[in-house]
Amino acid sequence: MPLAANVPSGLRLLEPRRFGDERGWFAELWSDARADACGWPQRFVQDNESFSRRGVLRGLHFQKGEAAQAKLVRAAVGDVLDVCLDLRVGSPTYGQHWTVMLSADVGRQLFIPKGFAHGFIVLSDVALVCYKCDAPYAPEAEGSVNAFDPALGIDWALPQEFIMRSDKDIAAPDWAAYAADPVFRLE
Ligand SMILES: Cc1cn([C@H]2C[C@H](O)[C@@H](COP(=O)(O)OP(=O)(O)O[C@H]3O[C@@H](C)C(=O)[C@@H](O)[C@H]3O)O2)c(=O)[nH]c1=O
Repeated sequence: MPLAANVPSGLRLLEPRRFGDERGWFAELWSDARADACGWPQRFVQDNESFSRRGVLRGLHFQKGEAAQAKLVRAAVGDVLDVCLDLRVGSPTYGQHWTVMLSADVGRQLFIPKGFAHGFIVLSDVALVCYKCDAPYAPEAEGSVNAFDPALGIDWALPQEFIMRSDKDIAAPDWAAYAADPVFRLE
């Protein structure tokens, strides 16, 4: 489903203000001071970027336990369809997913709290996706869910034959396997 402002999920869309002049524009993408000012104690410890060609699908990924990550995601180049899947048992939206277009032209950023699996597909010729994480990479804590599990019903906006995934993602467990042994609970 598309992201709505009132979903009780903790997902947030941020649209940094672009200050335009004859040279182009300037934008602040993240500010600790601004986050503090609106009572949002979020902090990030790692910045990632990945470059992909059209049809590449990365996800759906998460890290478990203490290694769980919140992420702030944007497309610095190109257009991606971003997907978040609620993994939190007890959440009113457990097992549901949201899709949002992230485009370099618009500059929207998506905040994804801990407890979601995350993935995206590239809909432009190329895309540079940049994201901040609030916990470091922990390969031993990695988890994934099969992006094409029919139980999830995700519309990835491209026919499957045009989609490229890593071997790891092709082998990802289905939703039923996650649901049999879930790792996130909403208090
Ligand atoms: C995620 C990550 C990967 N790597 C390395 C491991 C591997 O050799 C190479 C590629 O890793 P992956 O195939 O896991 O990369 P990728 O499939 O792009 O994984 C990412 O997908 C998106 C959707 C996310 O949300 C991220 O959190 C992350 O899981 O980069 C790091 O060194 N640090 C990192 O933080």
